[in-house]
Amino acid sequence: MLRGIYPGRFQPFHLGHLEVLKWGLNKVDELIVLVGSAQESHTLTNPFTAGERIEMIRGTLIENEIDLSKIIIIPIPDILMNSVWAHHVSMYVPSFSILFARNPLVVRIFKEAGYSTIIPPAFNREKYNSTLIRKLMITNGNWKDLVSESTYTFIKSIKGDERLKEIVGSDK
Ligand SMILES: Nc1ncnc2c1ncn2[C@@H]1O[C@H](COP(=O)(O)OP(=O)(O)OP(=O)(O)O)[C@@H](O)[C@H]1O
Ligand SMILES: NC(=O)c1ccc[n+]([C@@H]2O[C@H](COP(=O)(O)O)[C@@H](O)[C@H]2O)c1
Repeated sequence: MLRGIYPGRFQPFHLGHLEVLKWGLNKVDELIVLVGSAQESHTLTNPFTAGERIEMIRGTLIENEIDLSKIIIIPIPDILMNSVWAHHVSMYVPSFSILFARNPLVVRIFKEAGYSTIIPPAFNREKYNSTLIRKLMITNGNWKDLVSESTYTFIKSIKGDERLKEIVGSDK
């Protein structure tokens, strides 16, 4: 049984994340989705709580008929010591042997801890990136097509875009 791990902040979870997840799932039997910076919410770079991000991820997986029995979603707060982060993560999740990530710091930390690392391809990165989506939310731009339908409906239902606008003071 081969298990992989895919860390991210997923602020919010977008269609590029979905592509990485599907791509990774083709290479392993089970995939752990690590919802990082779990302690963060209500900020410009991290507007959504870990629980909200989990709802986005699960909704997107269900909408895309991805076998939920192969996905384990685990939120983990950050720690101050990068050098022991891989060990810290390993205490909170089932055992795994492969890391999927494009974030160079994440790749470096897991490589040094002895894990196999695979860098997934970039899926339309210019479009599918959370920074752009957060910017579009703030400026009343069109971000609907950059996330799954269920994620769009969910964010609207919790007024997540309005939260972000209020945080940056651009609601007036
Ligand atoms: N479109 C994409 N194609 C491939 N990998 C992606 C894509 N978007 C994000 N990733 C990767 O997924 C992981 C988690 O990404 P993250 O949650 O930081 O999304 P992001 O879009 O980079 O967000 P932000 O702009 O807020 O940093 C990282 O390894 C990142 O490089
Ligand atoms: N020391 C730590 O706790 C540590 C180190 C590296 C990455 N992380 C987390 O892993 C996640 C990586 O995701 P991103 O690629 O979205 O940045 C983030 O939540 C980041 O904070 C945590």
